[in-house]
Amino acid sequence: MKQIQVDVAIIGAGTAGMSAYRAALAHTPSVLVIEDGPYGTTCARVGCMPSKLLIAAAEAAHSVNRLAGHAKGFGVRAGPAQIDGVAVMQRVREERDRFVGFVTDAVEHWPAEHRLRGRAKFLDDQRLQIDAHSVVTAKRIVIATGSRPNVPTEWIQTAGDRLIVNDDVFAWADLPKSVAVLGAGVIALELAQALHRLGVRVRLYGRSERIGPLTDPALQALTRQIIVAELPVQMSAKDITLERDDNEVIVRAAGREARFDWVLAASGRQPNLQGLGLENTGLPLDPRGVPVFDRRSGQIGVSPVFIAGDVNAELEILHEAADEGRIAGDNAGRFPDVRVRPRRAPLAIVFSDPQIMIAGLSHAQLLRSGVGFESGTVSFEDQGRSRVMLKNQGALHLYAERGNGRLLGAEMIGPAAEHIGHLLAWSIQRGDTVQDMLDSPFYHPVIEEGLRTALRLLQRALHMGPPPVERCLDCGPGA
Ligand SMILES: Cc1cc2nc3c(=O)[nH]c(=O)nc-3n(C[C@H](O)[C@H](O)[C@H](O)COP(=O)(O)OP(=O)(O)OC[C@H]3O[C@@H](n4cnc5c(N)ncnc54)[C@H](O)[C@@H]3O)c2cc1C
Ligand SMILES: NC(=O)c1ccc[n+]([C@@H]2O[C@H](COP(=O)([O-])OP(=O)(O)OC[C@H]3O[C@@H](n4cnc5c(N)ncnc54)[C@H](O)[C@@H]3O)[C@@H](O)[C@H]2O)c1
Repeated sequence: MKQIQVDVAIIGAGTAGMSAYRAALAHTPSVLVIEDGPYGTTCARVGCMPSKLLIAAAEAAHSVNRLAGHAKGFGVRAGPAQIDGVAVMQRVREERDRFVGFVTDAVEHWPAEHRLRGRAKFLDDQRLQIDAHSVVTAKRIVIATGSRPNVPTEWIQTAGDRLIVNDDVFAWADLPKSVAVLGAGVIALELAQALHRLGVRVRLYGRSERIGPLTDPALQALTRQIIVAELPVQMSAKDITLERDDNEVIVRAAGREARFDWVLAASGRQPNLQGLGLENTGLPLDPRGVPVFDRRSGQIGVSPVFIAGDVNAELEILHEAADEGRIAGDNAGRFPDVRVRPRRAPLAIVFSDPQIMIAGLSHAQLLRSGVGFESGTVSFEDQGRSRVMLKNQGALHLYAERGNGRLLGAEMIGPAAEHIGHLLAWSIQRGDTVQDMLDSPFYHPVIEEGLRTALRLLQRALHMGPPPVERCLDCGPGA
């Protein structure tokens, strides 16, 4: 058994682990990153990047089909999209491999003594067993082991190898004929809509009435309405059962049954903590078995062990994983001089069409917080630029604090939500009031004019400004 002694050991070479490595290295050259799986990160290999590549192909097919179904079109005609599934998947894989290549290159350029392959398991608070070949003794440790799909065992038992997760989709050589998507969260929505638009027969099964992450009841209802109008959806499917029949799976739910080539489990993710040997440590764990940590320092209790990324079961989002890695790596490097870092304003975006976003606190979080707040809303159905572009679907709800008008949060389904979400998250982080935002420039004609309408209505609801003028002239036509 090889014995290795280091200042800082990092478990996992994903986004969080790689950031932790760079941050720890600023304090000591004695850093070791232990990785069990392939290099390249979940985001680049089977997450953010390949999913967005598939969505980009789906958007191309959808624009052509929108013109083919010219009833509401621009007067520009095209035939129905011809989708070459092999070419679609080839581009997804090739571009994905290019992104993965950059990440892998970076890791492989690290000094060899900074990398160790194998599965890490805690023997005690400072010792890690790596497979059967090494024991690493580390003064400080960062846990950055990520998350994996959470799939009910009975689905695996009944559907066998016809049950897949997101990782499998991006390995396809061709698009399949049919896929049942089980779950109605972020991954389900993005992948089901993309596959549907690429001509795959898809049905999305949600176990409740909720689709996607929005918590404002009016926006959740609008999301359902918009998605159900395009995508075959079975909501309230509490009792999904699967039966394997040769190369197909029969999905039974809510008293109906249908056959599919594949069943894609998109039923949430769980932190990679199983088999990590946390029971061999004195680390404080919550009732789910997740280490109790300070989100501003990444520190677990008062120990020299830190946690970062999806594994902390907090925010399964790339930029948060990178930040957490940086914070945890820096603190592992400088321990015991642990520093706390303020965190960014929350921002989550779903790359569906229309896009969905939550900036700052969600409606549900605000209700739970007990803070007094008012709402200002806008529908994009009649919003000038959105109508011009035939993207006039959706709505934005803004929430600001009573008494001081500080913007606290926003939820939206609608055009350019990825960009509006950034504007709002940046304002929320700066502590802008509704008036600060109204004093900022709004060009004409742009989708952001819809944001201004919501801000004006919010200012009125807060009793902090003059009533907005209906169809104001300074707003420009259709603003
Ligand atoms: C389909 C999909 C789409 C997504 N799209 C987006 C998006 O558009 N935008 C966005 O912001 N986020 C997106 N995400 C989320 C984002 O990918 C994650 O938040 C991010 O990748 C988490 O990084 P991480 O470092 O925590 O984990 P990972 O990158 O998974 O790294 C963890 C590493 O630890 C290794 N490991 C685990 N256990 C051990 C062990 N015991 N010993 C050694 N090594 C171990 C694993 O092999 C892995 O390499 C998406 C996720 C998915 C699944
Ligand atoms: N655009 C992005 O930033 C992006 C994209 C994809 C994933 N992600 C990240 O990955 C995380 C995980 O995504 P996800 O979609 O796996 O989780 P999720 O929590 O968004 O959705 C899980 C869904 O599965 C359903 N579900 C759970 N158990 C079920 C069961 N037994 N039967 C039927 N349905 C069941 C839930 O009701 C929910 O609809 C997201 O929270 C997000 O942070 C981000």
